[in-house]
Amino acid sequence: MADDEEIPTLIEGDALEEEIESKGQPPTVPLTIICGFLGAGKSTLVKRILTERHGYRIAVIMNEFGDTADIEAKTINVSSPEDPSQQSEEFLELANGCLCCSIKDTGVAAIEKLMQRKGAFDHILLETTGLADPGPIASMFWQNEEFAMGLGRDIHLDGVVCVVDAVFGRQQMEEDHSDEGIGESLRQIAGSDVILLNKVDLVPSTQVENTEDIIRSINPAASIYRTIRGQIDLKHIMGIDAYTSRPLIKDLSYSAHDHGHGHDHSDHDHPHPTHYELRGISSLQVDCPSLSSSRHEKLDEWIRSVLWEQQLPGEPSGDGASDLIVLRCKGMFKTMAGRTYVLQGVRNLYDIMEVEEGGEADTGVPDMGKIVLIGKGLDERVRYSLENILRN
Ligand SMILES: Nc1nc2c(ncn2[C@@H]2O[C@H](COP(=O)(O)OP(=O)(O)OP(=O)(O)O)[C@@H](O)[C@H]2O)c(=O)[nH]1
Repeated sequence: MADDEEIPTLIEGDALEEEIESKGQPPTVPLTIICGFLGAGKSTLVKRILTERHGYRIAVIMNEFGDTADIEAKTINVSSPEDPSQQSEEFLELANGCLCCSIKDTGVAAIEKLMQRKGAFDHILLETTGLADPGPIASMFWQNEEFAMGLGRDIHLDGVVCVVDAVFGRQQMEEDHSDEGIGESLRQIAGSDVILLNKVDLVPSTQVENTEDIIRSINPAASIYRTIRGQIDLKHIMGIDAYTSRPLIKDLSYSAHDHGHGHDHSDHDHPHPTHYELRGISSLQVDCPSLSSSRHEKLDEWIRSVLWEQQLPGEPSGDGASDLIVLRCKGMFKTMAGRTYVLQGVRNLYDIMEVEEGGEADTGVPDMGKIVLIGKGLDERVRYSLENILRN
């Protein structure tokens, strides 16, 4: 760990009591979902985190499954901060090896069991299978009533990290087929907050840049880091608070192409269009001026219509409606009353939160806001409809 001080510190003893007093409730344990292409390096990353001496007690829920997709057990490892090589292990039998399908029951049960050891760890990593779509998994842990009433009292979704194979990533994305037009590798990139382009030791830098451009074209809002064997400063993947307002404002305040690649991209002259297409998946970025209260309400209605009905407001439902799918949305904007809001959405779940005035997140918010949608069917018709709501 290069810089321990930047990792959120473990809250214990007096600090914990102070936090409970100030917020009226105990802090929740952050949960990071790790997804990524088959063989991209997810387990290498997780194993490295579990054995690194970082001072944090991290629980990992690992989906160990072989070629037969026959899971024998789900392993929960809890690393010891004093001696990372000492890991206590618990095995929970899983009825179904596929976390994506089984998480609602067995996955949550696994975490519930884990939470009985609350205080035994500071962070949970959930490693999904190479074929998992992180969207449904993330929505299990965010803006979900059942979750809020239960596990949400103990844990919160910190972020979704995707490991992409620098050798085969491009090919995997280009060959990504599915009946609906968005296969798993594209869904993984679309639904992630941080992307690790791993195995960069095996390919020339031009190939790395090329793959990075494709990733950015699918998800311009994610941070991208190049890694070898998952070597990454943990502050970039843990404690990122991707579902609160602070990092969102930081990310969206950047120019479209400057997303923390760990190197300066500003001199590169490759084009950065704001609307991309790759096998039907695209992103759409729209600037958002300060909104009157009626426009604010209309934006909310527009988002409800698009996320819940897959339909642009005012357009008749018809054949084209199912073409519109939003996998992820993010945004920030100001109102004419001087308030700042952030938008967060995963599939059909979304939240528009007001940023605390004068708080940490309130600093550095530009007057011109931004709405970013990632999904399918986000064409000029959608742009026009959204701009119309925001401006006319
Ligand atoms: N050269 C090189 N090899 C790597 C790197 N990262 C991982 N590997 C190797 O790639 C192989 C696959 O890595 P894993 O960590 O098992 O990949 P995974 O994503 O967990 O794989 P699945 O669970 O099958 O999807 C292993 O043999 C790793 O040692 C890297 O950055 N460079």
